Amino acid sequence: KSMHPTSVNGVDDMIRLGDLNEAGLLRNLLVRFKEGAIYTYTGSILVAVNPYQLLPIYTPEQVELYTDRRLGDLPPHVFAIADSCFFNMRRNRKDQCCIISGESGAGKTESTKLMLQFLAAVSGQRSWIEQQILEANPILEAFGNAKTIRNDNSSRFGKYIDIHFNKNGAIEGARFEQYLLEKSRVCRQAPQERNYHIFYCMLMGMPPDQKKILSLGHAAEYNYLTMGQCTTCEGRDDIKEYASFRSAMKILTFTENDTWEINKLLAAILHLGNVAPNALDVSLTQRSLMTNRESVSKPLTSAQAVDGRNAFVKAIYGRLFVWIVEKINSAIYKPPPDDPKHIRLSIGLLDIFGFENFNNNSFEQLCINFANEQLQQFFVKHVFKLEQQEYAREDIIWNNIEFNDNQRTLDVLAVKPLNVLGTDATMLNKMNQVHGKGDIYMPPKNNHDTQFGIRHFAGVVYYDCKGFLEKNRDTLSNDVIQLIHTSSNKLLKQIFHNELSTTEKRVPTLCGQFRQSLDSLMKTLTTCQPFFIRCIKPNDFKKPMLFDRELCIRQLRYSGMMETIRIRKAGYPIRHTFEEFLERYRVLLKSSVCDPKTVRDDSVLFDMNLVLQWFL
Ligand SMILES: Nc1ncnc2c1ncn2[C@@H]1O[C@H](COP(=O)(O)OP(=O)(O)OP(=O)(O)O)[C@@H](O)[C@H]1O
Repeated sequence: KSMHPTSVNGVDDMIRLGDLNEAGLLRNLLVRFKEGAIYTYTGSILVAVNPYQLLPIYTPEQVELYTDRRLGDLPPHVFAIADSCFFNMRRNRKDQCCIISGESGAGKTESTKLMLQFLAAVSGQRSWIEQQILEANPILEAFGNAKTIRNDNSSRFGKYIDIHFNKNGAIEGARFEQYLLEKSRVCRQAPQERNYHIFYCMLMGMPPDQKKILSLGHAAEYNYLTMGQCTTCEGRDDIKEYASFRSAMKILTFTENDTWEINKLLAAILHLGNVAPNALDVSLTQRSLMTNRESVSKPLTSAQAVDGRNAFVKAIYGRLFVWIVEKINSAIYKPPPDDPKHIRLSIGLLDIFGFENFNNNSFEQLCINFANEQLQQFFVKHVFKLEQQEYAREDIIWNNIEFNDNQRTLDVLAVKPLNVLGTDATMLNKMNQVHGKGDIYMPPKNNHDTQFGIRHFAGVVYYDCKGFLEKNRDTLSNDVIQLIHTSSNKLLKQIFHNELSTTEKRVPTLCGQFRQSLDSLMKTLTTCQPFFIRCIKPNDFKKPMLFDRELCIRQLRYSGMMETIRIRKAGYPIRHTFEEFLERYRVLLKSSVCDPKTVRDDSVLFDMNLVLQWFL
C-alpha cells in the first residue's frame, strides 16, 4: 500500500493527514521535528515537541508577527495559541483557558511561561502588575521545583494561573492556584535527585553573617539535602538563582523581615533533619494518648520518632509553600471593583502533571491520575462537541457517534473507598467488595498482595496501597501541634493557623482537599473556551534532535491524541477543502474543463454534489 501523499513532507495540521492513524501522526511529528518545526496542530490542539535547545522563535519580532493573526495563518506556534486566546476573549467576551499537559520534562512549564510572556507583551502596558505576575514564577520555582532524573527544573506541584484583563485587554491582575506539592521530597530524594532548589540556593547565596546567625553551613552537611548524592545541578547557577529569587521577592512585596522569617524556617528544617532521635524533644519521642480519665505518655521507637519528625518537617514546608502562594496572590490579585459596569475577562493557564505510571505507584500517583481522568473527560467532551458543531455547520446528516467515555473510571475513583478511613487492609477489603466484580478495579491477586489495579483511559496502573491512608490523613500528632502552640516563631504559628484555631481536629483528608480544588477547577474550566497544548518529550536524555519513536507514541496515546482521532474516525475521518476535493476527484466529473482556480461556477458544484453522493 502506498503512502498517502500528505505523509511525505509533513503537514501543519494533522487533521489534513491522509493517514489519520498512530503511525501517520508519529511520522508527521518526526518529519517536522527533524526540520526544527516543533509545533503541529491537530485542529485547535497544539502538539509541542520539546526541542531541548534554544530556538530563535521566541523573539519580540516573533511576538509581533503572531499578534492579531488567525490560527493557521502562520506556522503553528505557542504564540498563535496565546494570540487566539486573547483575540477570542475580547471578541466573544468569554473567558478562555489553555490546558497544558504532558509528562515530566515535556515542556509544560516553558510553554506556560511563553504564553504568559506573549500575553503580557500584547496586553502592552509594561505595567508594574505585569512585571509582578511574571516575577511570581522564580519564587514558585525556587520553592516548588527540583532537579529530578527526568528534568533539571521539574515542577513538583500543579498550577493554574488566572490572568485578569479589563475590557481594553490590559492586564489587571492574576491569581495562582497550586495543587499537591510533593512534600516527601523535603525529607527524601531518589538517587541523582535534589531537594527543592531554594535550600541549595539559600546555602550558596546567603551572606555569611546571616548564615552564621542561623548556624548554616554547606549543602553537603545536611541529611535532607544529600539523600540523592547530588547537591549541584549541571547548568544551574544556584548563586545567580538566589539573586533573582531575592529580587522577585521584593517585587512581590515580601519584606526583608518576611524573607528572614522564611529563611529561619528553612534553616530549622535543615537542622531538624540532622537531629538523631535520642536528642529529639519529648514531643517527637513520646506520644501522649487520652484515656477516659487521664493523659498517658508512651515512648516511641526510634523509627516512629523519625517518622514523626519527618511528618512535622513536611507539614512545615507544605504550609510554608501555601502561605507563599497566598502572599503572592495578595500582591497580584485585585478584587473586581464594585462597579457593575466593570468588565473583567480572564485567560487561565493550567500547567499540571500528566498521567503517571511508574514501577511503584502510590497515593500521589492515584491523585495525579484522578486529575488526569477528569481533564481527559473534559477534553473528550469538548472535542466531541466540536465534531458535532462541524457537522451542523456543514448540514451533514449523521447518526450519533459513540465515544469512549471514561466516566465509569471516574465513578470508581471518586466514590467512597478512596476516602475510607481505617487501616489499609480494610480499605482494600472494601474496594474488593464494592468494585471487585467490575472491569475498572482489579483486586490484589491474593491476601498478601497490596497492589490493586485501575483501568485508566491511558492504560492499567497498579497501585501499592501501603501507607495510603497515612498519606491521605496527613495529620500531625497533638504533641506536635502543642509544640507549635508554645513556639515563639510567628511565621510558624501563622502557617499552622488552621490547626491551632480549630479545637476539633477534623482537617479534611488530602484526597478530600484535592478533590475540592479539582471540582472548583473543573467548574472554572467549563465556563471557558478551552485550548489544549500537548507537550511531548522526544527522548529521555534531555538531548536535542533525538526522537525516540516508542517514547513519543506512548505519550500520544496517554495524551488523548488517539482518542481525538478515534472520534474523528467514528465520524467522517476524511476531510478535504473544496479545492483539494476537486483536484483529486475531478476525473470523475462529466465536465472536462475544471481548473479549481478558475472554475468555481454552480455547474461544477452541482456535478460535485452528484459525485459526492456517488462517492459516499
Ligand atoms: N520550547 C522550548 N525551547 C527550548 N527548551 C525547552 C522548551 N521547552 C522545554 N525546554 C527544555 O526542557 C526542560 C524541561 O521543560 P519543562 O520544565 O517545561 O518541563 P515540564 O513539562 O514542565 O516538566 P515537569 O512536569 O517536570 O515540571 C526545560 O528546562 C528546557 O531546558
